[in-house]
Amino acid sequence: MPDPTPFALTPESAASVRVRVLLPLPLADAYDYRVPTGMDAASGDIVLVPLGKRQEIGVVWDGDADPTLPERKLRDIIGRLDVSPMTASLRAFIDWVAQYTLSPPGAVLRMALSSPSALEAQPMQAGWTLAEPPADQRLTPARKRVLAQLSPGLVVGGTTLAEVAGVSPGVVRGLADAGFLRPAPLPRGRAFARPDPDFPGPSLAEDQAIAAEALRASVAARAYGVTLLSGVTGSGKTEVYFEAVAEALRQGRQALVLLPEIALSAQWLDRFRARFGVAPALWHSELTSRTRRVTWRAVSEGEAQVLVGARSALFLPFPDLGLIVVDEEHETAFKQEEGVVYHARDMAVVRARLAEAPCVLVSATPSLETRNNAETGRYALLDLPARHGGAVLPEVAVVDLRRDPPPRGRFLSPVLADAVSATLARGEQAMLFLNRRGYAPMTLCRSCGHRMQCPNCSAWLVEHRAHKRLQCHHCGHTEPPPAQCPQCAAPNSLVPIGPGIERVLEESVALWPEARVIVMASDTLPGPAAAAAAARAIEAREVDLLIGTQIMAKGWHFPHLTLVGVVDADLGLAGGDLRAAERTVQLLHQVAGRAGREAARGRVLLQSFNPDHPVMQALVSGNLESFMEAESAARRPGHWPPFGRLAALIVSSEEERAADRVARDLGLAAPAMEGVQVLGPAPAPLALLRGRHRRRLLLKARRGIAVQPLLREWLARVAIPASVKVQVDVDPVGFL
Ligand SMILES: Nc1ncnc2c1ncn2[C@@H]1O[C@H](COP(=O)(O)OP(=O)(O)OP(=O)(O)O)[C@@H](O)[C@H]1O
Ligand SMILES: [Zn+2]
Repeated sequence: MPDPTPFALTPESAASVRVRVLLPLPLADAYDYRVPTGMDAASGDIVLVPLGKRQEIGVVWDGDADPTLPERKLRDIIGRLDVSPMTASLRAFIDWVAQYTLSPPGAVLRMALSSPSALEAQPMQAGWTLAEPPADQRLTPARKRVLAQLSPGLVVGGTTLAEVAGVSPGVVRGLADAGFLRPAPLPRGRAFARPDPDFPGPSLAEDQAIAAEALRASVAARAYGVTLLSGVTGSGKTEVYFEAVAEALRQGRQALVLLPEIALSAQWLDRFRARFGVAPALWHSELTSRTRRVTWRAVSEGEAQVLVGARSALFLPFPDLGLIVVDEEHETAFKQEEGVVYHARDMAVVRARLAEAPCVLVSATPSLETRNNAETGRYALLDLPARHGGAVLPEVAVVDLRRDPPPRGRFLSPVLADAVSATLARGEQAMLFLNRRGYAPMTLCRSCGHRMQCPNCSAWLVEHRAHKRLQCHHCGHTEPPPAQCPQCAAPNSLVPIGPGIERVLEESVALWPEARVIVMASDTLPGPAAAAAAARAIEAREVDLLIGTQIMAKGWHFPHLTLVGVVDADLGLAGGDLRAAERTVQLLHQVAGRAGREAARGRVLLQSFNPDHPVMQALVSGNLESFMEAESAARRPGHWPPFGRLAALIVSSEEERAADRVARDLGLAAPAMEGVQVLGPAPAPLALLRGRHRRRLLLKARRGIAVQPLLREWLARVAIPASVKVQVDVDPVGFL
């Protein structure tokens, strides 16, 4: 870097060193700053800079500062922080995500600097070490004992030193005051123990070993590449990709494993410990700020070698990433819908490419996107066709609710209820699955037909009887159930419509009063500890009947669970969006996969009004392959993903007219070109959300057309007032 020349006469001609600094704020671009004389500032350095009257932490960014900017407009960098610089690959990733999602780069950077306290000077633990011995050598026996504990260079904490020498802490302090000891930083203990790749784990079956070897080789090659690891539920995919993690450890590199619901990963963590001897580092939204700080630092210093986390873990500062695994890659939980709208599975592939590391996508029910990439050879494919240890896949049958309806006001048909009774009688566990929290999804007035609706959203209020509240699942609004209809004032006329899991619980308690029941939903199991305790209780057979939502669907391995009953298999098909069928198959296949994972064969009963629906047929036959092929064939001609690209614009405003105006203007300014189609504007299915009126437009483009430039030009053609927000969602997953 050139030195600022001291001979420059005018500020304009001074060759001051200037750099671009990206700030973690939603600004359009990086800002230019001057590097003061005597300071080095290289790309990636984390620095403190003035911004207005404030100080901000930023990162020296790539690219040249504007040389024409007058000196007087430049401000000096205040200082450099004592943190490992951000790697070029993470910087490139941030730029990539920003440009792909049309987000300000600073908004993406913010996710990478997600633990501000980790960037500050870390509190130093002080200890004592030998100083130059002073001339005065007359020492008390106590003082001599203390000095005898220390050899040159050794640093020991004061309390420990006093303890081992058998003296009072005052003696140590006295020695320090007299100049015999000087303070020194204590060597910091490792925050995360080193996982042992050679810890004796389970020995792999033949097909597992073959897949594991292929993954190991891809890690050893230290090159980018994506592998889809598919295989039936319970085939041991986790054990297999652990071998890839082990290889990354042997290479001395870091591994990142993304799980869709990290707070529910108690069993996964147990298995990690069983394979590697210690727990991995964790990253999710429920960590304390102290743990976030320690973890962020440990990742940036390479000390946390294996990190398992939610999607935001992609933005951690790994200096030497050797592997990324995305488990349950088909999960929509990987899509972040707010702020920077991105899909963590897709971005994991990008992060791996920029880090020149392999990426492994894992699923028993891969998404159509990933399947397509495997079919066209962009991704390698490894498949485990059988369950581990001779366990067979469960037998799946549909309970035709038209023929075998539940009794009036009930939701479990006699066929399902009998199956549960028989399972419990055998001393095995059963699960009732319904992807709906609360007691009832709708409350209706019997006299006037009024439905209880959220004041802020176009959504029904869900009754949570246990809490005696009506609740909106979109904005969190709650109110007590009214005594009379707010519309017609008829007393006692409000009735619950449809089931939620609380209602299934009520019915179950009436049917099986002796059974020990556990309810598993995000609101009944808040946080990792509660989920872990529930899992232990189920493993220990302290539970007979499990009632749960989608948090029960994936990953769990309960050896004694042999019956899964799906209370409403049609539920996910109602929305009718692009992926409704695909998602329903994936979810229900995952749920079904919880049954019969060990000795006893599992059975799955799907309650449905549409037994002939292709989704039910696929689940019954177990032939997901042909279902996905049919699905794929249906999407191809219309250029729907994965055969074309989608991007959604969601226009929202507290003022309905403003939202409509901008939506209409966007509709009029829509790009017109071959291979591109714009649908809408139309009111979003959630036309009102958190008090904001929402309109949607959907851009569909043929594969090979880059949608970002189109979107940028399109947005630039329309004036968007401050009261209106236009959110861009590239590759939308949800259509609400
Ligand atoms: N080689 C092995 N030796 C011993 N146990 C194994 C082996 N392979 C798998 N298992 C055990 O079999 C069970 C199922 O394996 P695992 O959970 O990895 O399957 P999976 O394919 O990830 O399943 P799912 O897709 O349902 O999550 C686990 O309890 C696992 O520990
Ligand atoms: Zn609401």
